[in-house]
Formats: sequence, structure tokens, C-alpha cells
Amino acid sequence: MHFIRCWRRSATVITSIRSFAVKRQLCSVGSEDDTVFAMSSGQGRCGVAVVRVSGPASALAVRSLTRRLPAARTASFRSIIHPQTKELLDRGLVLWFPGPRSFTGEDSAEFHIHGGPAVINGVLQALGTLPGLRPAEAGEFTRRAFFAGKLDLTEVEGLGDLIHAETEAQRRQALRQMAGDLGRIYQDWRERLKRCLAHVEAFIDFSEDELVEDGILNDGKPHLNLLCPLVDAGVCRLQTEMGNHLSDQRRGERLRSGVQVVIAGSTNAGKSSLLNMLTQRPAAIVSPTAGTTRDVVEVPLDIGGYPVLLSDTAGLRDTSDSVEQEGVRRARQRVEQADLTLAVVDLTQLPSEPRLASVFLRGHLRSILEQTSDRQQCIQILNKSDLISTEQKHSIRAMLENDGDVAHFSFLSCHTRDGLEELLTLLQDKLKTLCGDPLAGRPSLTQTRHRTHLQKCTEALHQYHQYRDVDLVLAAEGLRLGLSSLGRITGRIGAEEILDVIFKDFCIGK
Ligand SMILES: Nc1nc2c(ncn2[C@@H]2O[C@H](COP(=O)(O)OP(=O)(O)OP(=O)(O)O)[C@@H](O)[C@H]2O)c(=O)[nH]1
Ligand SMILES: [K+]
Ligand SMILES: [Mg+2]
Repeated sequence: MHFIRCWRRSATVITSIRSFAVKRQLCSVGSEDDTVFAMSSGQGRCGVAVVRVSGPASALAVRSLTRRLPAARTASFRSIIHPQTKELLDRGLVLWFPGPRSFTGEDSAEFHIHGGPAVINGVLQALGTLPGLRPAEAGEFTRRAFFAGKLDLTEVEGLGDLIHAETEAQRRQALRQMAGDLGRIYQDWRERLKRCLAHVEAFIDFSEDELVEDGILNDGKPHLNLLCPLVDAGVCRLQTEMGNHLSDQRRGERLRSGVQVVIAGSTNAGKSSLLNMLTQRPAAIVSPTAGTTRDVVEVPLDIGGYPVLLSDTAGLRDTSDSVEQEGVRRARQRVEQADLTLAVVDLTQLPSEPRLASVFLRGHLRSILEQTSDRQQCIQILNKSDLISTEQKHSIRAMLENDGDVAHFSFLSCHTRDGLEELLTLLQDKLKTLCGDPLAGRPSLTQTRHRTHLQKCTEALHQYHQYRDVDLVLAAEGLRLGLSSLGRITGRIGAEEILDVIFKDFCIGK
């Protein structure tokens, strides 16, 4: 059975980024020596809410609200009392995690309380009355874990992705990244590059006399490979590995952000009917009038665990209507940016003669894909199969199977749902190819941020090769730049400037 559902709950990213940026500025007066607290479970009424505390005054907080400190890392059932009024706020579980063996590396505690708003507000308000305690900023617990060396930046990003993961494949990829699989690759490259740089620097540090005496220096030009034959090989190997990692057709990034699947074709082919059938709701207007759809209608879907952004578009035709022209322009733009195009054809428009039908289909596909030449990224959907005879269907199928040019096709009826299972199987296979298996092989690159730094690193390594025979100091500088770019991925270097960007996606309490 195929599994389809909506995977993206809301689209309020822009406002949340803005409000987060403002909050950061306001709160940046807070120091890391403060003890912070926040509700870490979701907003709204719930059975159990978790309030987290982290920082040096955590023990004070537990003692003030529950009288004594429980045994470390063991749940203890306690009365939770307001430290000033002595009023009973709730009864719940208290956990005490003395640093450094805690998520943040600091002394921390958790109160598992009843999830009603009055209880939660009572406990948060009580914590706020204690000296040295203040409400946490978004992502502050994770930020502290990062500064305590508990997580590197790729693991922090993995954690952020895990919180936002809405499909199975996204969850698998995020979990793997959070466990440090990706970070370990970058760390290993960094260590190896560091060794290469150390060799070159040692070479530079030798005095000229020593080198001349040892016959290493010829014509006043040092020959690096006489002293460290491993450096060249090491740098080349790194370049190959990074090149492979970079040329992964954006599989990991696509899985993280959703695969762009676009429905396109002539007017009245049944594009909106297909969108509605896949989304299982009337997301787009369907009517017998050609040119019904004008705007792009986009719906997030989970197809077999893969995140898809499915778009219905205006039917492609020449028209004098300026609004429809704009719709066609947008449709073409979407097809250009698509990871996968579903080219919908109305079977009743197909000539009955097989050779002419073949020409018609090719022409139809060409008119949709125009600039994008990659046939592999397209599925031809032969719609309205309920309106043609079984014999006609057989002869079209035979014709297409003999035509090497049509890569993938699927017969479908949006009215009888005939062919839906077949289409979904085909779709799922395509998505698997486009996103890869997040658990198989080496982990994929998941973020543009990593790609940018890695590209900079490979450019810097190129500088090494360029200068190694001419100017060793410049060659070494290439390695140093490469090292610094790699360090930026895991957060060894320049973390402060990118932390805000990463934590924008975190919620308060994480
Ligand atoms: N018999 C039959 N009719 C279909 C099928 N799919 C769609 N239709 C009909 O074809 C007409 C056009 O369907 P739409 O889904 O609006 O087609 P569209 O491609 O979105 O059209 P535009 O937005 O105008 O480009 C409607 O009357 C649908 O009911 C099908 O599989 N079988
Ligand atoms: K229509
Ligand atoms: Mg439509």
C-alpha cells in the first residue's frame, strides 16, 4: 500500500525568522553564565509538559521547588512548590543531571508536570523568581551543548532537521547526521589536511642551508616532493573524495527540503484532476473549460516516506489572454526548476495510427520539456484511459515499449483511479533515485552551507597545486585556507557568525 499524506504543516517561516532575529538582539545581553529555563515540550494543552533548566543555578532551582536534590539521572516523584508563596503548584517527576554528563554539559534539570497552561505558567513563573534564572532563548540549550563540545555544527543541524523532519526518509537522514556520521567525514578530512599542512610547514621552516646541504634545494627552488612525497598524494585523494561528495546530484539537500514535482501538459489533459487525486482533496479547480488553472497550486505530500512539493500548473497553449499568458510563463518556469515532471496527455487527443501517435507524444513531451533535455526526470502520464478501448490501450502500450525515446509512462484514469498504483510505484522509484537511501553508503551532503564551504576548500586545494613548485608559502596558504573552510562546516572556526543562522530554525526549549 502506498503512503501519501501532507508533510508540511505550516509555511510561517518568514515571520518566525524575523521574530527570532529580533528576539536574539534583545536577549543577547544574557550571558552563558545565566541559568536558563523553558518549556521543552510542544505548545498547547497536553498530558505531560517538560520544563527544562540548565546552568549553574539548576541545583538551586530543584531544591527551591522540590526541597531536595534527587539522585542523579533518576526520575523522582515530587511535590512542586512555589519558592516564595509555598503554594503547591503540581506533583510530577523531577530529573537532575549534574554536569558535565548532561545534554548541555552544564548542571541541568527537568520537571515533568501536568500539561495545563496554569500549571506550566505557575512553574515557569516560580523559576523566574529565583536569582540568576532567566527564560531561555530559541535554541539556547543546544547552543550551550555546542559550546560545551557535546555536538559539532553538523550535529546541531541534524538535531534541527530531526525536530522538523516530517517524513520517514527525512527522519532517517537527520538522525544519521545528528549521530555525527556527516561530521566525522568532515573531521577526518580536516585531520588529514592538517597533516599535509604540517609537512609543508616543516619544510618551509628548514633553513635554506640545511636544504642545500641535503641536496633538496635545486636552483634556489625547493622541490616539495623530495621531502614529502605523501603531501601531493594526500591532497589529491582529498580532492577526489570531496569531488565525489559534492557531485551527488543534491540528493541529501533534496531530501531535506522536498522534491519539486511539477504536473504539466496541454489544457484539459486532467492535470488538476491528477493533483486532486494524489492529494486526496479538491486542492485545485477542475472543469471542462480549457485554461481553468492559471496560478501554480503547490501541495506538500509525503509519498512513501519521501517529501514532495507537488505543483499543478496552467495548461500550455498559445493564448491572447494576458492572465493565462502569465500562467503559462509560470508553468514553464516551474518545469525548468523541477526535479521531476509529470507530463499529462489526454489519450483521446492521440491519433489512432501508432506512428502518428508516437510523433504526437514526442512533440507533446518536447513542448513541455523545452529547455530541460533530461528525459529521465519525466514521467509521461497517459490520462483518461477510461475513454479509450482496451485494444487501443494495448496498441499504444506496445508502440511506447518499442520506442526507446519515451523513458517512463503510465496509463491513468483520474475518473476510475485505474493505474494509480502503477503510477505511485513509478513515482516512488523516481523519488528513491532522486533522494537516495539516507541509510545506505556514505551520508550525503545535506545543506547549501556545507556545499559552499566544501567548494571553497577544493578551490583552496587547487591553489596548493598551482603554487607548490613556485612558492611554497603560497602553496601552504592554500592548505591553510582549505583547513579553515572545513573547520567552518563543523564549527571549529567562525562558529559565532553562523550560529544565529542555524538556530533560527530552533524552538524555545531546544
Ligand atoms: N473521462 C475522464 N475525464 C477526465 C479525466 N481526468 C480529467 N477529466 C476531465 O477532464 C476535464 C479537465 O480536467 P482538469 O483536471 O480541469 O484538466 P486540467 O489539465 O487541469 O485543465 P486546465 O487547468 O484547464 O489546463 C474535466 O472535465 C475532468 O473531469 C479522466 O481520467 N477521465
Ligand atoms: K480544465
Ligand atoms: Mg487545471
